[in-house]
Amino acid sequence: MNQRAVVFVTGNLKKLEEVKSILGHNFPLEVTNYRLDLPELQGELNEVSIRKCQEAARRLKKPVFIEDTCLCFNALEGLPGPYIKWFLEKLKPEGLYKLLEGWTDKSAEAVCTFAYSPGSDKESDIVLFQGITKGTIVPPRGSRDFGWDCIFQPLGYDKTYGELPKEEKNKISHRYRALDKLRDYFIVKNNC
Ligand SMILES: O=P(O)(O)OP(=O)(O)OP(=O)(O)OC[C@H]1O[C@@H](n2cnc3c(O)ncnc32)[C@H](O)[C@@H]1O
Ligand SMILES: [Mg+2]
Repeated sequence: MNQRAVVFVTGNLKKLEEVKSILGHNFPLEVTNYRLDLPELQGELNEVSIRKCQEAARRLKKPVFIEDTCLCFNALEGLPGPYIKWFLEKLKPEGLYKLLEGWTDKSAEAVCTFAYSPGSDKESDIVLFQGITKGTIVPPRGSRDFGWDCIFQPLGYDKTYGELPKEEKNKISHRYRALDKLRDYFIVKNNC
């Protein structure tokens, strides 16, 4: 069998776990992983993903995809956004919730952007797939296994991502929505 392969470059094992479980066997390419925490430059959200993907393609010189996740607070005009990793590291989930103390608007968007490169670091060769899940920032509840899951309650649910069973999160998450588009690109458009 001559199945084409693509490398998912990430330093985050929890992301990898979700990507594998969401794509399952219903994906026409063989997905392997390369563990690398790529540098993330400052910028608007798509820009960060494009630069991250260019760097991955430059290093591996083969078809790659990367993913960048943002948590955007509407009251803060979209911040922390792409800087959520550092905010989370310093403030922890409690501190992130407290950031919104002075605001009645606790709404937020979880935004996941996959960027795929066929192996070149040319910006015009890079394709983006974005998924957004709207929600509310709440005091921490549930599992603390993965990032800010315990403070994000998706719209229409009374449980946080951290309280929902993994299979439930994976049916409605920002990552699921983005991967749905990525899968479409490879299956429907026959790009493999
Ligand atoms: O190597 P990469 O793929 O960049 O992995 P990372 O952990 O550095 O991830 P990001 O740069 O995308 O930063 C996003 C931050 O949000 C966290 N995160 C990502 N997806 C999440 C999810 O679905 N639920 C909760 N936290 C998440 C993640 O742990 C980081 O702290
Ligand atoms: Mg990162």
